[in-house]
Amino acid sequence: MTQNLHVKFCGLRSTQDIAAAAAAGARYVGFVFFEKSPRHVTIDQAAELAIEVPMGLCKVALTVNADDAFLDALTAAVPIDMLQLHGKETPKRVAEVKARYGLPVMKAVGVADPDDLPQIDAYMAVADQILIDAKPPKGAALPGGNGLSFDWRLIADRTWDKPWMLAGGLTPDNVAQAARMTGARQVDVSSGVESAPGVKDAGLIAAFGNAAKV
Ligand SMILES: O=C(O)c1ccccc1NCC(=O)[C@H](O)[C@H](O)COP(=O)(O)O
Repeated sequence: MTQNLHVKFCGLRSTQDIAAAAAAGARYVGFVFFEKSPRHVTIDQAAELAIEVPMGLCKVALTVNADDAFLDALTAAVPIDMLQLHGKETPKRVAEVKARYGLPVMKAVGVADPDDLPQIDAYMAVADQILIDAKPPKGAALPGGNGLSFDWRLIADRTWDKPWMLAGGLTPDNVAQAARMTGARQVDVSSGVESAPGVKDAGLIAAFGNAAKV
């Protein structure tokens, strides 16, 4: 029996990207609000794109160390369903954001070695979901979306009682193995379905959706 992984396609920037993600069976679509990213969208662009997202698909807004003024403007203009915090937000800040906006919050935690794992537990206590991602290399321009994997064996025998997603360097070719090794039921992809940084490829999106039917 197939039990499809729940897929989040992140960094979507066009109506074509959204259509391709929906056709590939996405559960989540992610919009990146980080000016240095090739996937950055403005609040106005996201408001237009959000209208194109089919009902039932979770619209995730990814922000990095955003302040209340930015989040106020974002949540007033874009009908998002979840906030993804992808910076150095503390557990206290995660709790504040959750309370202020009344939206589910997913906190990204970067993993490179065993010392990073306690962070997952700390954020599990306050966030609704955790995105377990590869830690960006020192000096990287982006805190995520770098197309790099971490050693999946680090979390191979771990379970958590809240939903979590695996991210970092996933592709149509490795997503099934990554899910088998880590036990992930949800996966997030950005670079692995792009033909160039910030340019999503409909064929790769379809291939990823198929590969996520495990
Ligand atoms: O994708 C970005 O450009 C980005 C910029 C700033 C913070 C986070 C960012 N991406 C985070 C994501 O959720 C990615 O989907 C995740 O890191 C996996 O990325 P990839 O390894 O490229 O699949």
